[in-house]
Amino acid sequence: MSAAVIQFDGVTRRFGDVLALDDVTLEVGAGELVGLLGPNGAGKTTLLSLVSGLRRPDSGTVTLCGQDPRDAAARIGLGTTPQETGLPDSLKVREVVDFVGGHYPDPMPRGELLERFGLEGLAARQTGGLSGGQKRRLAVALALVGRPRVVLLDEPTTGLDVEARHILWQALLDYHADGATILLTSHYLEEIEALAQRVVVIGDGRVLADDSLAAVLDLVAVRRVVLSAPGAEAAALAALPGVVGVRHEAERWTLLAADADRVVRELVRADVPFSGLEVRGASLEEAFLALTSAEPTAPDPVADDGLPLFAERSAAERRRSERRRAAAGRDPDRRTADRRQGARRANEENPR
Ligand SMILES: Nc1ncnc2c1ncn2[C@@H]1O[C@H](COP(=O)(O)OP(=O)(O)OP(=O)(O)O)[C@@H](O)[C@H]1O
Repeated sequence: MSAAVIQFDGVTRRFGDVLALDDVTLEVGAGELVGLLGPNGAGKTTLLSLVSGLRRPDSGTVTLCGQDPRDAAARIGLGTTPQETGLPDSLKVREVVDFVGGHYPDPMPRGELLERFGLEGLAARQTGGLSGGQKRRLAVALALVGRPRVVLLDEPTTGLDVEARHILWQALLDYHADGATILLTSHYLEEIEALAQRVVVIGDGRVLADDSLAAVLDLVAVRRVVLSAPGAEAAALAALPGVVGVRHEAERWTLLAADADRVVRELVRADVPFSGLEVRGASLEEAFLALTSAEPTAPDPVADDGLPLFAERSAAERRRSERRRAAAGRDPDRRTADRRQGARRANEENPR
């Protein structure tokens, strides 16, 4: 793997009672384009804020290019666009670009920057007169004006229409092809598919998966099998091979599984009387939740009310479970090492 540009080693960060990051170990190598995927509140923004030196970890270490990100010198080669940005309404686009570019020794020429983001016709427009999508493109463009070698983007295309999103994706792919390291968060699987070669899935402050795009797509490819089965029991359904989640709502059962056909075969084999079968793709949120609660060795206990399931377990419960597995001979650190190895493999398969 190339030298680590961003490194997290056993990083924990709390906000009061909220454990925003829980013992995160992660490396991003030079030239990687890594997507951070996870549901609301997973810890993605917190992770980026530690890389950009806005916050410090409670424990563990974060380095940016081998240095503490809170040192200004470490951030000289960093460009970032937070989730929410404000632009001075009365300044023209060219004035904003020149102002920000003026802080860097070798800024990207204004014309080139605006062209990359499809904003070339808008240099003389006051930023207050830009559409929401144009403002967002300008905000992301400003992250690149200083020609940073490391770019952090928090949900870069949220709220953009399809065309604006594609322009922005292309601008980022081109910039990455020039050699930059990019770490971005997204709620859109489509965005991660379009951009990332490596995907880190975060849930409840922990790294749930860190692998090549293809491997993570497999992990989140969850299907939803919906059926009526009066008299069926949640525990029995949850125990069917391949089922990773069960929900009972409005007299209908929803079973989450990677292989819907297998679930149907298992229902028949177990002689569960059912009707009104529907198979649908699960939402990304459901896939995350199934992944969050996935226990490779033992199925989760199902709550008495039949509404257990995914993501219902607290971080403390998961830690207890991890300790149990460790006591039973499975070393949780080993999984971190496995994840790192997965990332390294992905990198070797996609050399830059
Ligand atoms: N300044 C803060 N004060 C209190 N709690 C915070 C603060 N910042 C983040 N949190 C909490 O930490 C957890 C992680 O938040 P974070 O913003 O990192 O998640 P996220 O994955 O970026 O979510 P989203 O996708 O919604 O932006 C959440 O429970 C959030 O409420």
